[in-house]
Amino acid sequence: MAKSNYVPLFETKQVKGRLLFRCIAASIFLGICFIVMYRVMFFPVGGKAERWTWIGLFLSELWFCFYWFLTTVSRWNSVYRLPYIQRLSQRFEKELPGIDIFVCTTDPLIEPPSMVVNTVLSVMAYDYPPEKLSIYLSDDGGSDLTFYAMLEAANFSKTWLPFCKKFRVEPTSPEAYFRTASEPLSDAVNVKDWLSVKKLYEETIMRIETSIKLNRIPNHIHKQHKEFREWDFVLSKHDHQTILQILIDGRDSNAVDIEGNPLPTLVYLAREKRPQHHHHFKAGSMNALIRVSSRISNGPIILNVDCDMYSNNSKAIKYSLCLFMDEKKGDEIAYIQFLQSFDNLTKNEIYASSFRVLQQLELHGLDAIGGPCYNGSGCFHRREALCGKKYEKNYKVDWKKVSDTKADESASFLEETCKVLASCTFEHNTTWGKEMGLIYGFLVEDIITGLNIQCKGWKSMYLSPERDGFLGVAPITLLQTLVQHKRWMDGHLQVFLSRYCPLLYGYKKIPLKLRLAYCPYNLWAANCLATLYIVVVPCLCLLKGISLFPKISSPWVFPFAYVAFVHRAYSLNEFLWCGGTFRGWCNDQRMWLFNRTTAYFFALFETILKLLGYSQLNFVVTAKVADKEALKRYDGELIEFGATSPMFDILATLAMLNLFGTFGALKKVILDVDEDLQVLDKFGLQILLCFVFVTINLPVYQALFFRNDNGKMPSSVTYKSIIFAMLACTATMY
Ligand SMILES: O=c1ccn([C@@H]2O[C@H](COP(=O)(O)OP(=O)(O)O[C@H]3O[C@H](CO)[C@@H](O)[C@H](O)[C@H]3O)[C@@H](O)[C@H]2O)c(=O)[nH]1
Ligand SMILES: [Mn+2]
Repeated sequence: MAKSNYVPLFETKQVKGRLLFRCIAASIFLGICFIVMYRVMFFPVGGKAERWTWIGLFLSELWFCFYWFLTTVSRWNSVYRLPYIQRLSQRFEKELPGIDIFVCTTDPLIEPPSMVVNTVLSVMAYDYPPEKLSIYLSDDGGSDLTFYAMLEAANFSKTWLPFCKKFRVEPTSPEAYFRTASEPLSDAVNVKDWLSVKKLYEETIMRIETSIKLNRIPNHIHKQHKEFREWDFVLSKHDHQTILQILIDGRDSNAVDIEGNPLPTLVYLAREKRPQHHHHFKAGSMNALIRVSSRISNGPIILNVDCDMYSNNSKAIKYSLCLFMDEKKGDEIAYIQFLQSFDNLTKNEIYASSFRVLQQLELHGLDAIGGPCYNGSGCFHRREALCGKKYEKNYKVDWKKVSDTKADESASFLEETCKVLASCTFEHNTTWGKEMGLIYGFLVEDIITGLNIQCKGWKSMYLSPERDGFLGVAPITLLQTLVQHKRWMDGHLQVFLSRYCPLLYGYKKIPLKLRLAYCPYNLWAANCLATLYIVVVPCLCLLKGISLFPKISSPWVFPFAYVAFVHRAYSLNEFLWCGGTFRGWCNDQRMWLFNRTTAYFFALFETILKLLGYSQLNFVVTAKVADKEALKRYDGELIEFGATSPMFDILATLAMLNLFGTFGALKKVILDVDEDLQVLDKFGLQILLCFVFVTINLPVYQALFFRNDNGKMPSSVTYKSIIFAMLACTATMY
């Protein structure tokens, strides 16, 4: 195509409202300067305790300022991308590249195969030529139950794909579709058709769920498929040979749906596992998939989704290709991350799991300065970049050439010869996990891999189409949420303290702004110290009578009030702008506190232990299921405690501490007759701070003292927290 009549496949637009953001940021900065001045000028000359608590508070405040600066850098600019599918179709209809889709699952008990099947079906039904689609499931659980579910999926896809086309189904996950859609009323034939597919789906899921309940494959099915014999050699989840099955061979002319259209390729892989070899969690399974797929379909673009994240927008592949295939800007893109949304959020999101502002604002900010991070699920990769290729100037892809690279051996031959690619020893003495594929040794393999790719000169981009590209499952209980956060924060801090630390590793490779923008995430865990200080010390000082903030009557109160108020008000505004509710924002603030005082604290500890060699990498997979009652409470937006965990001990103790602090202060004001309001004047801000924490903790008190359901705080936690908090108060007062 001639350069002169080049029409871009996508456009980049600036996010509006940046000027307001910058003005507010500047005013907050001014406020911070005054706070620092106050801390220096009014440094207490009196007692030792006064001095040290002052220094501690000052350090915490400096930390928060530094952190605020980092987040401000990443938001300074913000862009979004607007793809034009029409133009893509006109220009490239014949040359569309092959797409390999990787779905990862690891445990049939906490990641139900019926869910995996829905995810797989949803990506099989993309609006894309089926002969160019290949779907690979990595089953790290090595479970015949998951394999059986995939057999059922392969079978049901023959009906589901034509059905999706006929009724323009969206989303293409049958579970999600039938949950929300109602039957088409227009004509009788259609209704019959629609209902029969629904019934077929329900029967399929029923069979899968029965096998799960029995915890084995029913005999008659076992006999039908010789593939199950593979499981005779499986010793356990951690000890088995590679199992590789091409369930649908897209090249086979007999692989057609009920209307005779070709089907996408579908492959099941359980890589070899042996107890003496580390399997590197999801990174290991992705790398095995990269190699196996390179022999079977070798699509130049790879999409990665977790088993709990179904495709919600059948145009997503085409959207991403608009970016990859753009003649001017496409060749430098290594990966395109989609916004991640969640399917099971309640209106006010008690666990703040949607990451609304991060997803809808911050990642757009990163996109403006070099590219978003790779967030694991819902991400399209250029195979070459994922395999370690460096970006070279003037690198150009000839889509015509790469679009036709399928193997021509038979399926059974491929199955046999590819097994070795997924064996435990294949990676020995290679650069897999270091330079090639996803990087090993980190709990956030996605982030580190994305960063490494960017450091090789590639760009990444972010897409957030109006209709969400992917919908996942957010944790359903508080403990699950905290454990997930702990893993992430642990992983991030590990990145920061490793040789991959963005500040150093990215030097001269990625823009300074992008290096700084990675830091707020990397340093998430480090927030816990300053947060714990702010939660504990001002409250104890209140009981002891040490004043840490300016008097209410002094003008110095103004910068504190201004920074706190404007910063939070702006955050609320952002949250609402991103489609959240006021109560959702309050919950978000609560989770901010909960996470920083518990999960982040533990993450910090783990990371340090790991650095010292006392602890090992442990990927705790998030459960995607919960019992019925817990689910009901989740839907009613009641926080689920109901378990013993040191995290809850800390949460409850801190809540009690602030309650005692507030009571103590009230006693002073009311009972000790504060006539000329001296106490209020001197301790006003401190009392207010305690009071804010008490308000945030209201659901904790409720769970400690007033709830009767199974989600309440266990009584042992109640006793412990009261004792600990009383001890702390007594120790400070005397
Ligand atoms: O040994 C393992 C462990 C996990 N997984 C898969 O990894 C995915 C993510 O696990 P999950 O417990 O759901 O973690 P999340 O915290 O929800 O996942 C986010 O964070 C992870 C890093 O912490 C990334 O790996 C994920 O892609 C990202 O979506 C799931 O599909 C698992 O089946 C494996 O394949 N093998
Ligand atoms: Mn997940």
